[in-house]
Amino acid sequence: MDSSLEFSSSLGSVSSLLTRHRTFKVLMIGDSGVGKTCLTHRLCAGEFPCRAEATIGVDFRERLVEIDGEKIRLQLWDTAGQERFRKSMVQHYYRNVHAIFFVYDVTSLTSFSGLNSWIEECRQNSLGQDIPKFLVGNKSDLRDPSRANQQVNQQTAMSFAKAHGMMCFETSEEKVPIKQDQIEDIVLTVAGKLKRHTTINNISVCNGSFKVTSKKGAEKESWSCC
Ligand SMILES: Nc1nc2c(ncn2[C@@H]2O[C@H](COP(=O)(O)OP(=O)(O)OP(=O)(O)O)[C@@H](O)[C@H]2O)c(=O)[nH]1
Repeated sequence: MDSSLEFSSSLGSVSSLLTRHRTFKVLMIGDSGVGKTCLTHRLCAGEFPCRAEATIGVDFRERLVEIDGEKIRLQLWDTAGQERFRKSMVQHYYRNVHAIFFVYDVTSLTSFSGLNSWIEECRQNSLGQDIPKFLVGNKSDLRDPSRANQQVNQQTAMSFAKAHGMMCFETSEEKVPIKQDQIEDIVLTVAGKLKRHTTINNISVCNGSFKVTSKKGAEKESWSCC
């Protein structure tokens, strides 16, 4: 009797597992103030937060996306850029990550050169070489042609992305509808890449989410601006 109860309850949990959406953990990293929190809000809710304050530790936002008839859940981890708010939490950020956004501010050369230390942090935390990586140049609405040599140009960003096997985008807070369409394109691109990057055979369930174990080469780099 006990064992049949046990059997039916385990069948129940298997069926609930099968109907659950696959969840992908996407990490947002980059210097403090580059706009990770605003970008995370926009990717998930389609709008900017009323106020953005320095992130302490980490914030989470989720977005359900349908790709080729399958709903997948993107779980965006918006991490603190300031060292004093990261500290002991760093190892937790990098556990079971499926994709990563490297965010910089196009008007700040320092935030762009700072990406090297974020890449180094990924390496120190054993982040797989094969996971999809995205380079995002934010605040493109603040580009000033008269100060071009103090800003990050798109060519430089594309070369950096190519060298590190990343896809790259530019984003801004302009609120015109066409810009939001392009934000949606980023969401679909990321979700599509994650879905293609994994098959049911090379994903293992891990703490209620899925751990990617595939080894697929980086795709051709692309550039998108919004
Ligand atoms: N003009 C402009 N300002 C932006 C944009 N994105 C963010 N900001 C502003 O930049 C400031 C910092 O934005 P956050 O999203 O808090 O930056 P963060 O990278 O999350 O910072 P930390 O939490 O300290 O790591 C805020 O005042 C935002 O309003 C953008 O695309 N354009």
